[in-house]
Amino acid sequence: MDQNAKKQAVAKAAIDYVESDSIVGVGTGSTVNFFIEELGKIKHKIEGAVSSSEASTERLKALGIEVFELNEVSNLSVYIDGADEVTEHKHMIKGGGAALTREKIVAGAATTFVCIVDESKRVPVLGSFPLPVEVIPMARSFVARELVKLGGDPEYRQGVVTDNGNVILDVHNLEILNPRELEQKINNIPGVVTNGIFALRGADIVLSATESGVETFK
Ligand SMILES: O=C[C@H](O)[C@H](O)[C@H](O)COP(=O)(O)O
Repeated sequence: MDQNAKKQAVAKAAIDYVESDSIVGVGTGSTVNFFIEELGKIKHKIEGAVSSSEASTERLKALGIEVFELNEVSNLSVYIDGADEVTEHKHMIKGGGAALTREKIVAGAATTFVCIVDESKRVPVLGSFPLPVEVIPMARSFVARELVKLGGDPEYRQGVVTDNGNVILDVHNLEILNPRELEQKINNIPGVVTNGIFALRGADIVLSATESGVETFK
């Protein structure tokens, strides 16, 4: 089974967590793109979606799924999104597609976060995947120096502007042994919008596609 087949399998499995007549929180990325396809097949059963990126919004709308602003919605039962890395504690690194800030906001507004990955994303410790940090453009060099003080090796993601008009620093060589602490520390640097550690609000359920089927971690 290739990686795309695994992404498709886990996307199908995530449909079980979508409640009838609800508004679904939708993440961003190649795994979620398969989920959006699956959601299109049951669109008559849901009220619509809240999206975490312009890219996902476009895909949802193209399938005829109504997209609501988060400000219009008081109750989001589930948020479904991929990850770049996920641990057994359901802590994640996200933001490989630069959508981390809106993802963290929509995830924070949802009762249940279901993380959908293929098994290649599962790691014992976060940090092999360079940690994305969204930064206000004028603060880029200052934030980079502060990240070096924390032991990282930040690299400016050339040519990328986030949906919020900001830039991304990818921080290499971090071994993230205490993700909750580091998430807070990086978020406290002036000029940082958010960072891609999702540990203070991790996933509630991880669905992981393997050769032999989709495993569920709660
Ligand atoms: O900014 C992008 C998101 O955090 C994605 O959820 C993450 O990068 C995983 O994407 P993919 O499913 O394409 O590996």
